[in-house]
Amino acid sequence: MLDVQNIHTYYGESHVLHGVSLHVKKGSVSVLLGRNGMGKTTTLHSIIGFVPPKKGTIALSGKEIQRKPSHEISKAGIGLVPQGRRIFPNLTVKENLLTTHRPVKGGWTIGKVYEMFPRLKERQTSMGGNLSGGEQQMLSIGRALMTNPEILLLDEPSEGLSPLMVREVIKIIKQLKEEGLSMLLVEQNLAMAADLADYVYILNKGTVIFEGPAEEFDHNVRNQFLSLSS
Ligand SMILES: Nc1ncnc2c1ncn2[C@@H]1O[C@H](COP(=O)(O)OP(=O)(O)OP(=O)(O)O)[C@@H](O)[C@H]1O
Repeated sequence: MLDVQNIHTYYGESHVLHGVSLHVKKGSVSVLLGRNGMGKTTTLHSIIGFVPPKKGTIALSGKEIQRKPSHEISKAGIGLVPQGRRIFPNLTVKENLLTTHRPVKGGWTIGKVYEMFPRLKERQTSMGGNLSGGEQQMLSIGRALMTNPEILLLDEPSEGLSPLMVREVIKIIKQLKEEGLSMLLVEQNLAMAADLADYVYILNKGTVIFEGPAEEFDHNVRNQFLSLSS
């Protein structure tokens, strides 16, 4: 489904990703773990075309996309739930959802998003900026679903949420997986990663230092991750 091969990404002269390779199988959840500043967001931004890699390839269902502008990458079927949610604070919930809608036959509609997030329906006329952190996260996921993606990239969806809301987000991700959506999840929350992952990557200083199926995500790997300096 998504195949990232040996990408090198820079900010100006600063070389941030040093040959990252990762893969997301159709209908599965791959998790990218790593401490702050290790290149997780940069990996997602390379995939979505915000900071295209200088070297390497990114293929979606066999078609290379690394030279395309981000609006075309989005159209090709990659959705992003950005870090910090980034909803429009001065638009209502409904307006926020409609701004990203890309209709697809049998796909996500505002009605289907409201079915998944009844709370958003209740708050559809509220301004985005007046929502709680958890509601904003629901809205951010809802906005990405409205683009009708084949694969969803989620950048630390648990960040800043209460344990109760983190459980809610986990439930939603599981539901989306049941619907067949493929996901690449960036997380620092180990428990959440262990709960959701089919396959795990650990990124350290722009390099993948571990990869393996979730079953291999045992104590040794946890300890290795926790012992990494930030
Ligand atoms: N716009 C930018 N310009 C220059 N350097 C940047 C920019 N964004 C990130 N960096 C640098 O790139 C490196 C990787 O950052 P990135 O945000 O990808 O890490 P991360 O693993 O997602 O961490 P976090 O969880 O803190 O977001 C860091 O050293 C960071 O300072």
